[in-house]
Amino acid sequence: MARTGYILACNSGSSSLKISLYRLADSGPSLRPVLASSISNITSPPAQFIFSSEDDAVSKYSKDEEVENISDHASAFTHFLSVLENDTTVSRHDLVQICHRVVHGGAYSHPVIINDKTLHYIERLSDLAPLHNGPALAIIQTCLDTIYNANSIAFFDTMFHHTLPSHVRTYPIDQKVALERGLRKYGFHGLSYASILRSVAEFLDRPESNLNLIVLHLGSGASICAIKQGKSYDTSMGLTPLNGLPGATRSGAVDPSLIFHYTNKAGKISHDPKFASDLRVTEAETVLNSQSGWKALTGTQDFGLVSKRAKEGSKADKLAFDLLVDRILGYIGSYYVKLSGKVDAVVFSGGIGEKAVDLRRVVADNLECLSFAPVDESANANASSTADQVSEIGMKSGDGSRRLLVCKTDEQYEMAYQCIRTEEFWKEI
Ligand SMILES: Nc1ncnc2c1ncn2[C@@H]1O[C@H](COP(=O)(O)OP(=O)(O)O)[C@@H](O)[C@H]1O
Ligand SMILES: CC(=O)OP(=O)(O)O
Ligand SMILES: [Mg+2]
Repeated sequence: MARTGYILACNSGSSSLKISLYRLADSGPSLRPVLASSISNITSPPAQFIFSSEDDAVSKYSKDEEVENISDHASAFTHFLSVLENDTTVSRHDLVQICHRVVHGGAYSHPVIINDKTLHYIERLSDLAPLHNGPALAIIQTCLDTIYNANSIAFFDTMFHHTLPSHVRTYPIDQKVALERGLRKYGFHGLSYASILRSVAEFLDRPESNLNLIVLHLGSGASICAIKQGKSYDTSMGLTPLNGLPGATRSGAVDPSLIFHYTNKAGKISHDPKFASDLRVTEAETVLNSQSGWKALTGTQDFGLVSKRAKEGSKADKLAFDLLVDRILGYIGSYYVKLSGKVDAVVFSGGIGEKAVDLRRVVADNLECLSFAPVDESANANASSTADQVSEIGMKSGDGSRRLLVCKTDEQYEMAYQCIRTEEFWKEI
């Protein structure tokens, strides 16, 4: 079957929408990046719209502007489609596959083509990822309504973590209830971890199945994953993306009783307009998912700003910075022991991991006691601006010290990569 045309990959994060377009070459499974767009600050307007097409096949064009009328992921996607069609030579009808990052996939361990059955299943999971599944579904619906020639395919953050051992993914609660309701650790950011694992294996010239890594995905939502012999062995997010590390608006792990002392309405259904009216999101979940994290501690959701102000002496920002370092070190220590000290590298990624020079330095300084290489100051500074997919930020000592790496994650490419390798998606094309 012919594999030509364009693949669009949409990554709905909690605060951003990242979209990449790839062109397919029929000769073997190869993907050529054609254009990329990112819409950030969707939840703290005005949204920032960035669009850049570099390929000769479409007109060369770039944009970087604030857009007032983007208020959610659906309007961000519609804005992208109008720029695509007005300012490049590609039309929505040239698309053959549309890959959608859907954060919660429940029992699905593989990507699925969207049809009535799969759509309904994903809709039912929306309560378990209130900041994510709804926005992704709104974009999927626009595709189903207005783009007729392309499959919409859901790729789940949870897929990568289907290898979690049962003693790691099980919560110590009544197992009958747990089984009936699917109450277990699922883990998230899995497309990112799959992308990072492949890039790091290439960089180190080692097979994935031979690698033990501790990977930090630090973005608006932040998590850590212990990868043992190329498979997810433990990760810090849980049943929902709320657990583990704090994030832009998320508390991360707190004593579960805390919320009942914070508000006496914890169990009431929230009427926060941020969540679709058909979602059953409680006041407790609203407080911990969207009124906590950096926003609660410092007033901004932007960790770049937190970092800068912490350096300038702001106490609130310094507290947020130190708190994140503390939680990260807690997980690294735990995963180091869980991996029996056999750790090839600690890898920083996500918007914060890829750009926050100071945070990387402070975390890395604390890892020297575990035989990690000391930080190379200039390599660490350069890692935030280099075009390289993976960079080494530890000193090269030749004494077998454990490595410190920064990796640019690419969830959109990961979806397109998996898409062209899955035979069933191409059957009726
Ligand atoms: N120079 C920087 N230093 C620290 N954090 C940064 C810097 N630039 C961007 N960030 C942070 O990266 C985060 C966004 O990460 P990203 O992975 O793109 O998010 P999302 O979860 O929306 O996909 C934001 O909190 C942003 O403030
Ligand atoms: C799962 C998750 O938290 O994703 P993001 O960081 O993109 O919001
Ligand atoms: Mg993200």
